[in-house]
Amino acid sequence: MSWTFFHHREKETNVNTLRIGPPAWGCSPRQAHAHRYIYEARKSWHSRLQIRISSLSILETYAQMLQNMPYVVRMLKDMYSIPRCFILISAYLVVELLGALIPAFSLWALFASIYTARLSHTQVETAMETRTVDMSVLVDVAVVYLACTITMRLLKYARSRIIRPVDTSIRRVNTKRVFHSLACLDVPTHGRSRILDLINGKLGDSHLTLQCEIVEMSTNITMAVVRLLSQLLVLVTVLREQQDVIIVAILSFSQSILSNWDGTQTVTVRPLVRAAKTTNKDFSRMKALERLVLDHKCRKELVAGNLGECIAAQFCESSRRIGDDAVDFSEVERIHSCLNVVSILREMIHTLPQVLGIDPGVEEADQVNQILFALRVMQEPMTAPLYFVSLILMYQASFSSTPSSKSLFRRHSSLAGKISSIRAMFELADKVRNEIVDGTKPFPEDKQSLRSGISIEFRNVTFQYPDSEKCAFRNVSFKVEAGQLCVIMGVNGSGKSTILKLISRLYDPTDGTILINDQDIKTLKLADLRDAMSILFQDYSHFPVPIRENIGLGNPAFANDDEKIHEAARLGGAEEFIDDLPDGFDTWIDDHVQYCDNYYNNIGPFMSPDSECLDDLSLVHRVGNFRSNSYIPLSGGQMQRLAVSRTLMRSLPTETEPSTGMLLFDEPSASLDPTAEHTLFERLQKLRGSKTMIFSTHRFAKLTRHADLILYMDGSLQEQGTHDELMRKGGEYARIWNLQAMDFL
Ligand SMILES: Nc1ncnc2c1ncn2[C@@H]1O[C@H](COP(=O)(O)OP(=O)(O)OP(=O)(O)O)[C@@H](O)[C@H]1O
Repeated sequence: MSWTFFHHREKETNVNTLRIGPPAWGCSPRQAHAHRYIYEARKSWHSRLQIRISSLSILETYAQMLQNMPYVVRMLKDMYSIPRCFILISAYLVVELLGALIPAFSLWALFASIYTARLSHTQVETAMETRTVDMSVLVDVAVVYLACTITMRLLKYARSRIIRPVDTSIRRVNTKRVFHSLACLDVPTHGRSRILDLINGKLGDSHLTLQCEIVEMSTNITMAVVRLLSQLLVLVTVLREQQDVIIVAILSFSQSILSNWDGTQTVTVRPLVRAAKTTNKDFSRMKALERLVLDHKCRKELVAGNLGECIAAQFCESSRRIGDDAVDFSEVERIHSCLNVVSILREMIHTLPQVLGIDPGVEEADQVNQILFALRVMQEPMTAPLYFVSLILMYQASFSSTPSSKSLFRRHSSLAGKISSIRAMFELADKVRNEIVDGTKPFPEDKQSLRSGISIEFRNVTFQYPDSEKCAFRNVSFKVEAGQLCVIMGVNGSGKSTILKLISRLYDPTDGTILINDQDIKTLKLADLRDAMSILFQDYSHFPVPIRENIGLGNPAFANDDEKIHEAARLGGAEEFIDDLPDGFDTWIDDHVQYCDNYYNNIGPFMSPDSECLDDLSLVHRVGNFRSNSYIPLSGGQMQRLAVSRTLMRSLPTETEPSTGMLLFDEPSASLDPTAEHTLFERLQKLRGSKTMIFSTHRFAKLTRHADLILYMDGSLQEQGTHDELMRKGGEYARIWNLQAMDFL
């Protein structure tokens, strides 16, 4: 099995192609037709951005952390209840502790090799006169350094291997908790800005679960302190005879900690695209379902189609089947980089000369230290080489591993952000309640009654969208009897689509009552109500899954029934063009980029990102030699046929039960050619039988003649009646009809 993973930096020529990745991203050449490309793009800030961090922000960060502590305790309790989690986290902490002590050990070992090779005055004199170097000391130093570097890498690798099973287990718990909650949110709740913020910061793009990130970040901060103290301890122990070196040590470390921070933080984010090929259907599906529950555009279909539970179950099943291979880009990259020989060598080539004193990093020595060095050389010339080496090592220690106040604050603020997110996650699972409250009455009591349709009545209904300043319509009343054909028409923005959204209870009326079969719609069980109707929205969305599933999800009960999917495609006029596609019903209809906003969320309170996105994937395709053979962009009309097919999937008759009692279509033929439109209306009439049908459409010539009720909307409901009645009245409907008829002639 071979696999490819690469990341590409825009506006840079270096493109790395790495052969890494778990089997989940496997790509067998024989299965070339089943490739699926997964992309991730990080937004960019093309210039360096300075963020001013006030002392109030610092205090706020700590206050925020303190406030959210109960959620951290809850998180730890949760983690403790996951089998093996406690042992693995303990192992992780041990590995981290070892990693934090290694720099101190390395420092001690380096000093030891230098001091054991302490030369007599005559030997030093000779060495200085002949300018020879004791090679054995250099070799000792290099060996110690190499051993420490390799050990650090191995520990880093061990760390990522240990954290991964913990992360996977937690991810499953999160999935149950968060994915399910998200999948079942209704439209107004999903659209609330707080939920959207939460969604943006959480599900999509982090390499680790929030819980693991919090453990990792807090361990990092603690270990930074351990590293600092252990190195100071070594310096004090080894250099206790050299008082002035200790003073320099303290100065250097504190200078490094305080590192002239002016209260600003500079952030540069380079655009980044990662891409991978995969043939693993479960992995592709998980990614697609994640996008589906996050995307507000798909929410209407998800809610009206009763798909929440079904999508959550599918996600859990895919996640279970993939098991530990369900990793993201960053994690693969991270694991790979630990044992990457090239990067180890690069690191050593960069720092070894400084350790060996070939490149002493003199530019980093400040004036105080230079003066101290000069004084020491004047007092005791023979100790100069040793003293010089001590200074270099100390500088190495202080500059390489002392966390600066800036980075400490950054780490704390990231940690505070993550802790807030964990709070939000718990709140999402526990407290976020759908705004549309479920009813308790089963609907209908007798399923067979659906065969003769459903009646709908609006009584003085007024509706205003959440966050909107004006009403979509006011005081609308009408009644559609069971089995009738109703056509809603009227001027743009008069509220036609909104009426259909209220019937499927995507929203509740601001005022007034809606009756379904003479019962208040709010008393009926939501799942039953939505099961009893098929609805096509004007602003429909497709799901980021293959065509087969896009249609199949129209009726989750038959989502795997190929025969029914083909029948729905035929009725919706989509079968022919789907069969012509190279991948047929397996064609994906999106080529999606996942944007990573996570980086911003860590520093959210201080900035508002105003950045460009990388939309053009052709470069990624070219560089990665990706041929997008399973993704084909469809035309507007083809998209609409697909949407109609998905809607009809729910209305297909079954042997035992009538499927739905009502069909709602909002401009179903807006993008269709005249022949396709004609055929669609013929098919819909046949399929309808004696069910209730409501159309919102401007293309009404044929339909309205046969309609039992026409609602003419103009700012609100202005006229209602049959075609003949409205024509007799001679109002706006009659005027438009005549205009259309003239056009037609
Ligand atoms: N999600 C929304 N949030 C806020 N306002 C909305 C939303 N959707 C629609 N509106 C507003 O509600 C009013 C009615 O919109 P609706 O889409 O029902 O009109 P329509 O009659 O179907 O229009 P068209 O003929 O253009 O399809 C419009 O003024 C519109 O701006």
